[in-house]
Amino acid sequence: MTRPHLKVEKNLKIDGVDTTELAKKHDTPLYVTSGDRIKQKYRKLKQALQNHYPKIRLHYACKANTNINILKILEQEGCHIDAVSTGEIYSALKAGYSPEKILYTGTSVSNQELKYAADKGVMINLDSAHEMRRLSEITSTKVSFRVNPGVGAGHHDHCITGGKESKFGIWEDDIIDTYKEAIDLGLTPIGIHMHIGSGILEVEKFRPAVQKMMELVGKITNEVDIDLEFIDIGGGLGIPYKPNEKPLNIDKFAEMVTKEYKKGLKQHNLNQPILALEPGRYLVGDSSILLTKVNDIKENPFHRYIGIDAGFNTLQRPAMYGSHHGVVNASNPKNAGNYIKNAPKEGVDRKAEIAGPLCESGDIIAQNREITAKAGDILAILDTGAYGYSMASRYNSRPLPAEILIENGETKLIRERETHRDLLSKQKTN
Ligand SMILES: Cc1ncc(COP(=O)(O)O)c(C=O)c1O
Ligand SMILES: N[C@@H](CCCC[NH3+])C(=O)O
Repeated sequence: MTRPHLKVEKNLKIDGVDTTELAKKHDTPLYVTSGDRIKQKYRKLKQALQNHYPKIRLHYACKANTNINILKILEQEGCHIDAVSTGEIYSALKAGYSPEKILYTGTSVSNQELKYAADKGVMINLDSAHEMRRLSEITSTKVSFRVNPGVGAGHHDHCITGGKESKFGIWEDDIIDTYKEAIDLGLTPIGIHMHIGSGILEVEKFRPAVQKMMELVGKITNEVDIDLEFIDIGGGLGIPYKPNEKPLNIDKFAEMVTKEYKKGLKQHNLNQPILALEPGRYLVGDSSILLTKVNDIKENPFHRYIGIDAGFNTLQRPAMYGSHHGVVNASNPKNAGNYIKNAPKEGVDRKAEIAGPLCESGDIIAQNREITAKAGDILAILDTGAYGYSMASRYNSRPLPAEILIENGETKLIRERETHRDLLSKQKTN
């Protein structure tokens, strides 16, 4: 269990702050994030990699959580950014990242978007030869290429981004010709990139991809005659969501990746390019909880339902991927022991389905859970820092929730709750 910022006393606390008090003060649904936990994760990963290789660069994949306050925390730590859209470039610049620290990796992007990225001076990582040709008509600049290394992995089919079925990147067999053409077009290739998928918990799943990457780097250096400044092996580092899942062993991960990397450098007689990684989920996933109120309880011969005020409008992952998130009754955490260290672990008379407020049968946040609750209790949905708020919507005309950040012992509101008025804000009402 890797949630040291969560403790059970009388109620559930996050970094020492009573979650039920937060819910009372700010209402629910409410995302609450531990900034200190994000810093811990960043430092741990960076150090683990630097123990083996000095030139490490971490790009936070900010699609996981784009709140500007979280971007700022990682900027202060010295982190770089992986941006996937012009909106993410805009937010990262506003958060204080200098353009050189932003790597823009789009897919199916327009010329307008390419021009925006070029004008802002961020590094552009190209997803296809066609995109390269379109960029070369806009500007001559430094670029890198996303390669599909032929292998992928991930917690769900939708989250596998390498291999034959993936839409991303340039197929490995075409990569040499693409680098050659880039030079002919007046572009300056300085890097290579891959990202094989998301939510990977086994070190060995990354090995074939890193090996393939180093083989390609060798070919590019020899056949195209360029020295790459950086090699970016993407993100994908998973976190455990289920009680029986083991965390990715970061020290072993760092040891394996740097070993294969250095082996490749030596084999192909290369200098010391920067080794870049793009973690999203690993940095922010377990830093947040989503607080939600119990509205309604009902039973039928088949199920007990605990009806809460957060649905897949607030947290999409269970409905979209069948993802598991731990749920703890923050007001009465007597069954929290599966998820939080040293917490009590009492049995229940009947397991429950935790259901959201949307008019959709698939709006179930958690199934078959050992949890008891009564109306008015506050539940905490765990590990919602990555792809939680960033994938939330206003479906069923439910305004987006508020967000709280706790950092250095200070609690602050970092996003106001939307109101009904916000639902109409861009609509023509007359
Ligand atoms: C290009 C790129 N880099 C990094 C990531 C981060 O993924 P994760 O949150 O799994 O680390 C993603 C998302 O899958 C991505 O598309
Ligand atoms: N949205 C996915 C991760 C996708 C990462 C982006 N390619 C999730 O919640 O697990």
